[in-house]
Amino acid sequence: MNRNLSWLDQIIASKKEEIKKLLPLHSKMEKELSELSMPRKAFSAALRHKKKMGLIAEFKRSSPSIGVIGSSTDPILQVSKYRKAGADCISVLTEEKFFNGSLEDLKKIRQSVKLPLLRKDFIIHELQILQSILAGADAILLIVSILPVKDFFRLYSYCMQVGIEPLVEVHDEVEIERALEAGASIIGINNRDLRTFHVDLLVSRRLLPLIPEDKIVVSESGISSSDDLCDLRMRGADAVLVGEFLMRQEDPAKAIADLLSRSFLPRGTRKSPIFG
Ligand SMILES: O=C(O)c1ccccc1NCC(=O)[C@H](O)[C@H](O)COP(=O)(O)O
Repeated sequence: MNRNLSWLDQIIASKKEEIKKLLPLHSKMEKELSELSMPRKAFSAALRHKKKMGLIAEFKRSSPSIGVIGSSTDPILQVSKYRKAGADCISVLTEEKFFNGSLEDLKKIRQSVKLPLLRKDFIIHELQILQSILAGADAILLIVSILPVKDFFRLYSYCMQVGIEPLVEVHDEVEIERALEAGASIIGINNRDLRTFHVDLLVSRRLLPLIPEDKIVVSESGISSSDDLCDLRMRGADAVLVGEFLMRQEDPAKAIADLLSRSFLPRGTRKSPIFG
């Protein structure tokens, strides 16, 4: 790890190298896209107007904050357990350098499950969005904090143009304003500070009241109990995204059943949550 660059700077640098390798394939990828049926709306449809808290279950092999996670290295087996236990969508961390992920994991999972798939990676260019669609993703992550403003708006528009749903990830008030200005309909509040790795569910508690009720809101990171899930539901979250807690379980199906044991709750209002 280069001590002179933050790990995020190193990730962005490695993404730029990946993009250079994709450039010669641009027209071939555009042709393949033109042959696909569109549009995709499965991701938001799986999370909107639910009578229960939505669950996005993540396949994550490793992470910069804790290293290798969990016992399962078989993506198909792990995701099959997620599906059977009631997950609404699957998130696949495909970043290779720091998460030991791969696009191959996404392709394998696409072939094995019908649930909507979110590609979790550090997207900074249109070619990565094209690549995500061709690998079978229904949604991709646009992380506001790593994108220059003009790049964020350009990539958001490109997602609308090519028909893939962006989960716009925020971590503070300014980033929420930018997401709303772009017209984001699905907003992910990451409870994890991507620079310090510090995780605090109070981030969702602080930011939920700032997001209009018609937006789908996903609370991401640090969720590990039905208490967490209930509190977020009463504060107006539509869904949670859970990775490490599920990847660590010998029995992820039981862990999901426990997480969802009290999920049939009406979604609370964001500006004035009412606690029973
Ligand atoms: O997972 C990490 O340690 C991490 C560190 C720095 C940037 C991103 C990171 N993870 C990506 C995610 O946001 C999480 O994988 C996802 O929200 C699930 O979080 P968790 O349930 O805490 O694994």
